[in-house]
Amino acid sequence: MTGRQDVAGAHRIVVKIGSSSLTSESGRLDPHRLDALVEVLAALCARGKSVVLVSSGAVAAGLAPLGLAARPTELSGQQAAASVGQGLLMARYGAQFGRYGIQVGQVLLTADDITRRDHYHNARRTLKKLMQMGIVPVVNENDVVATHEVRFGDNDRLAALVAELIGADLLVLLSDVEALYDGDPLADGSSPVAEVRGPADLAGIRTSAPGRSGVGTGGMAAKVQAATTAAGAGIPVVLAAAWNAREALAGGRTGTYFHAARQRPAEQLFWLAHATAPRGRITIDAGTVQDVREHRRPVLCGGVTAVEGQFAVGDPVDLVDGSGGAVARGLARQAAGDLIRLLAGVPVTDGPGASAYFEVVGADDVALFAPHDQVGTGPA
Ligand SMILES: Nc1ncnc2c1ncn2[C@@H]1O[C@H](COP(=O)(O)OP(=O)(O)O)[C@@H](O)[C@H]1O
Ligand SMILES: N[C@@H](CCC(=O)OP(=O)(O)O)C(=O)O
Repeated sequence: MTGRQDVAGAHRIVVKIGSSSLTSESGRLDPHRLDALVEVLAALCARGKSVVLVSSGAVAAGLAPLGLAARPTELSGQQAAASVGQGLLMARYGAQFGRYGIQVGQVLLTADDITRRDHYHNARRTLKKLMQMGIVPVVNENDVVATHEVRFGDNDRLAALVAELIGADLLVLLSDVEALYDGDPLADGSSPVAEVRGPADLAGIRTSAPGRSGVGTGGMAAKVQAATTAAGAGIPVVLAAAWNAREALAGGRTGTYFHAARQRPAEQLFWLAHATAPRGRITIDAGTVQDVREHRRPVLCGGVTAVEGQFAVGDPVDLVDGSGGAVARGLARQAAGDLIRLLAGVPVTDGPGASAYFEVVGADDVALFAPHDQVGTGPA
């Protein structure tokens, strides 16, 4: 089990800052808040640490130049603000890191860049190269091309996936609240949660919508989900206030510390469970559920009862039980059309043995869901 004592020793660190921590009361970018963060991160770089910054704030930075009083509600307005704001945000980061002799590199990612395996490797290669060269990658969602269907929305999940992507040994989520509270942080009687060791410590914790002025998008629920994802991938997480960033990164007793799971799952399995969007659903019978869950056996054609979606060989699919409960995500070894034909008893001539024994999902290509995990509600 990891502990707060490991925070100060981390070498490869992903720091995420939310819009709410980069903006003033009016919801517009406050450059001084950005400068204060850069000062803290530059000190880490000076100590030889590799830092990846995931920064929100593009939409907020675009408000003033466009004469907008608040974050636009429609997507195209948000995209226009982000298009203007992202350049301004990077200019400020470039100038401020430059004061310490540090170069920054802009990395804009869409959900597709993480969910598609070839893009995932490409993004990883670029990030690693930037870090090798001593450049601080500044990551944001590529808001200008992200649509409602294909977007992270908040940057918390993106930060957790980037942390796994680069093999970080610490993820720090900075927000406008001191810690995760067990209820509304402004309500009487709510208290900060110092440590989360596992799902049991999250039982009964209430999270509400984003806070002040509505500049943030994900709220605390997105942060807890992201922290749980990263911790499950073996990466400890500190959730703290941006104004306590220095203390949080030094391992001080501030914010909420999420202990990492003892072991990192294999990278392929993490990607399957958290980064992919399923292309379909395969319903399996009770015996196959048991085979997959308890004996890590492959899914054979004979154990399949229903098929939904248009997936090809190699696409991610969700395996569900007879009542639609999520069992696992796996990579299909049969295309949807072929599988439907096999289930209908259409003879296949180009494979060995009886069709009931055809592998639908291989044993090594399966990431089991914990009982509380959410999976996509249907094929993409
Ligand atoms: N249980 C909770 N503990 C802490 N903060 C909470 C909780 N529930 C809701 N919040 C709200 O979540 C907000 C942070 O989310 P958000 O505004 O999306 O921040 P960011 O812009 O940093 O991503 C806080 O300002 C707080 O009001
Ligand atoms: N990509 C968006 C981030 C959206 C957002 O507000 O995220 P967050 O503050 O992390 O909840 C932007 O740069 O404006």
